[in-house]
Amino acid sequence: MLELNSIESGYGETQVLYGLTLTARTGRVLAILGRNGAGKSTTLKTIMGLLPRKSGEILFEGKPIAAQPFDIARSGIAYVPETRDIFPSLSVRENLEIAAKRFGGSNPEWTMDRVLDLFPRLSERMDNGGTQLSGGEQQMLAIARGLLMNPKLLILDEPTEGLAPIIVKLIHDKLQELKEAGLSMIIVEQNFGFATSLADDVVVVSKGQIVWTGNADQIKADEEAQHTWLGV
Ligand SMILES: Nc1ncnc2c1ncn2[C@@H]1O[C@H](COP(=O)(O)OP(=O)(O)OP(=O)(O)O)[C@@H](O)[C@H]1O
Repeated sequence: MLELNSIESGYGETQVLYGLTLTARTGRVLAILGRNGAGKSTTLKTIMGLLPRKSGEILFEGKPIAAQPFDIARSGIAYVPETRDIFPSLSVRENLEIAAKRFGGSNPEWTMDRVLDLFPRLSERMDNGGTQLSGGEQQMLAIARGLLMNPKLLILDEPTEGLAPIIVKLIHDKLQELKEAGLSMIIVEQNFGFATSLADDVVVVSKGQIVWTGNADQIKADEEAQHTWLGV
């Protein structure tokens, strides 16, 4: 579904990705693991057109990915960044309506009612401003907004960061529901247990390259890889 071939990318003069190659398959969850600073977020930003690619190619559904972030989103990739990027001056309802209006189309798979069924907590917060939400509620809103873009592929950067264990469990269960419904996902995550319990496939990034590829059961069983690449 999404293929990255020999990607070189970074921030201005600072190169971070050095020939990174990976594949995310349809109907599956890919976890991208790695230590702090390995290049995971940089990989996601490069996919989303937020950082310029120096070389390499990205194919989505077999075709070169669009160049601009908005066109990439339109083509069916929703991105939930680490910063969640809720509009602070808008209410929950307005944050959701923006996505629904821009990406809903005439017969959307995801409607406001459907995302509120998935996250009933948000329906109690519809008139609250983005900044009045707890971290967990902000993460729910960010995921709900991503779903209203009716994506074929949902990309999440550290969805559990800074959240209490009970909320981490809730987010886990919601993503598991989405997986069972057949949604393709890419998840960058520091929480090894969370990532490997959701993922089908796993890649590990170190110094801007993929150093390990396999499935979730294989990395759970591979203590040496965990120790070498993840410091688990
Ligand atoms: N805006 C930026 N400008 C310059 N360098 C950056 C910028 N953002 C990140 N970097 C550098 O790029 C490298 C990779 O960062 P990246 O955020 O992709 O790591 P990561 O694997 O996602 O880890 P983390 O969990 O820390 O986010 C790091 O060395 C980081 O310092």
